Amino acid sequence: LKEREVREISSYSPELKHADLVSGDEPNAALDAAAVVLQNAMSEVCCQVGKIKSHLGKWNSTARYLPSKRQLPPNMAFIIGAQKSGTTFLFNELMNRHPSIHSQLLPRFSTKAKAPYLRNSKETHFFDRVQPGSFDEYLQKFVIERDDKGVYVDGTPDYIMIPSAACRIAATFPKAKLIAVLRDPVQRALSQWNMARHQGKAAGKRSFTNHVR
Ligand SMILES: Nc1ncnc2c1ncn2[C@@H]1O[C@H](COP(=O)(O)OS(=O)(=O)O)[C@@H](OP(=O)(O)O)[C@H]1O
Repeated sequence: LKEREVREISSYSPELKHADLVSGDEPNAALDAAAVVLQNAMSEVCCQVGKIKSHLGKWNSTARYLPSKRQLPPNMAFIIGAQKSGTTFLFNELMNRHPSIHSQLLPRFSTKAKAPYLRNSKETHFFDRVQPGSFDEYLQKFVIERDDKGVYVDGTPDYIMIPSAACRIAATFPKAKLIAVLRDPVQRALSQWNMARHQGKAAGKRSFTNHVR
């Protein structure tokens, strides 16, 4: 095997040592090993493609996803997570600081304001729910005034952990920008547990140590 091929095969399979590939006892041992690695890689790819097809099948039937006459927002961006990593701060900064960044707008009712007013809405949960509702409705909540140069943001942190959400987003907005905010995993888990505690959820009733165990 050439050095480049050895490097490539090793990168797919860390357990296949570089030395095994360059100096197998049998002349064909390295090639046999490489064939096994490639076969495994292919079956993994087929498995993933199968999963994606199955997710999309469900998506097409549950979302009533029909190509809409309304044009899709030209520039779509998703803050896909992670939960408790500062996604709300980022979303608010984007909304408050840039006139051409938009989100869904939903009516808000408050005792102080005399009439309901529209507010930016961060989490749509459209792509992670089994019954997501109508796609036209999803778009309508975004497109109040068409801004072709604008960027439309859906900031649902659950998307990062739900594979079907990734498949659905890719199928609907193949050119979307994805923004992932990451945080030290222990601090992130602690923050999530704290939230569960304040919300009175079962996860928050255990101690943090028991919860992560
Ligand atoms: N600018 C900045 N830098 C670092 N960390 C920040 C920032 N803004 C918010 N936070 C902290 O992020 C936690 C909330 O994250 P999210 O907004 O993503 O939460 S959520 O998933 O939408 O519920 C929450 O963490 P905890 O306070 O540890 O719970 C926030 O304090």
